[in-house]
Amino acid sequence: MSNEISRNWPAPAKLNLFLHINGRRADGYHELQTLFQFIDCCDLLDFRVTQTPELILHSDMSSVVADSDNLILRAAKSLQQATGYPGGAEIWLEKCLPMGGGLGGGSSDAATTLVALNQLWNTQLSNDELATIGLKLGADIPVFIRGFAAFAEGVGERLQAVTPTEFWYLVIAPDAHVSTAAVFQDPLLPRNTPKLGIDTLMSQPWANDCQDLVVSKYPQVAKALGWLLEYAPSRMTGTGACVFGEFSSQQQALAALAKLPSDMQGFVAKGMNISPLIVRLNHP
Ligand SMILES: C[C@](O)(CO)[C@H](O)COP(=O)(O)OP(=O)(O)OC[C@H]1O[C@@H](n2ccc(N)nc2=O)[C@H](O)[C@@H]1O
Ligand SMILES: Nc1ncnc2c1ncn2[C@@H]1O[C@H](COP(=O)(O)OP(=O)(O)OP(=O)(O)O)[C@@H](O)[C@H]1O
Repeated sequence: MSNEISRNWPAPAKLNLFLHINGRRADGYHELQTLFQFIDCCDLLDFRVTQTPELILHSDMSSVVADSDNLILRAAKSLQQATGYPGGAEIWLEKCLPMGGGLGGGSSDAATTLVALNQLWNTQLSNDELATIGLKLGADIPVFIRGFAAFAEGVGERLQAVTPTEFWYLVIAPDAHVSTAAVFQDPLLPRNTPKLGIDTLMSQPWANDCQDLVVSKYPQVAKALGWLLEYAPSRMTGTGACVFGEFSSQQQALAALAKLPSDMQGFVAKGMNISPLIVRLNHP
């Protein structure tokens, strides 16, 4: 067995180009209709396969998230348990994505871990099997495993490939941590958007049902979105706090970024209908 480190596995962020909440299930989870697209802004993971079963994570995250809660180690453990693989792994994480921002970084780290270790351990699970394992850890993990831009229903696990325009985005990460669970528990969250067919949804103006609630509770999100709307059609992703504006060229997005007030953090990224993870898997 090779002792080499397999480097630079990307875990990209996602944007919810629209997000509708259609109802609440008996288990408390919400029925959604949402459109996922990846962006070329990624965490990076390295892996070394070990003969012994320990799973070790090297990152600067351990002061923020305990190892036992880290989705990377939970994903690796789930794959060990599902396959009976006797070895383990040492994993290095370079965390670039803002946490708890609606960009899905934790879910993407977990998906990249499942896809990479399935290849490096040669455990040969199908994408369907990996997505089933992933879904138990988080509603957004299946889309990152499949790696194509998708219209999603259910809690986000029923996916249909789509090819929305790959805009350039200016993403602003307000200095606020918005808890996904708290947004979904809020009595003021609208939960009754009618379910619509994919053709109608793709052609009508896009919106996020969580946005008004989050904007009303977090002045930093309101400020970022208000600023961005002066430059481009803009919305919130997921349950926030990040907001994004869409531009038809990199130059236009960078020109807006150059004007960003110094008390806000932002970056420019390209929309991608095929995830950088799939590109890496097919062209190591
Ligand atoms: C809102 C989205 O970001 C859209 O992409 C995701 O659906 C959230 O996905 P996630 O962060 O992976 O969420 P999870 O870790 O599965 O769930 C966090 C919490 O959000 C709530 N939750 C999440 C997804 C969903 N469809 N309904 C929910 O009610 C649940 O209270 C859950 O305890
Ligand atoms: N590897 C990880 N990276 C980031 N967060 C992690 C990780 N493992 C566990 N977490 C936990 O998951 C929470 C959500 O992280 P994440 O960055 O995915 O949020 P998000 O961008 O709001 O995602 P979503 O859009 O799926 O709600 C974090 O606040 C953290 O407590």
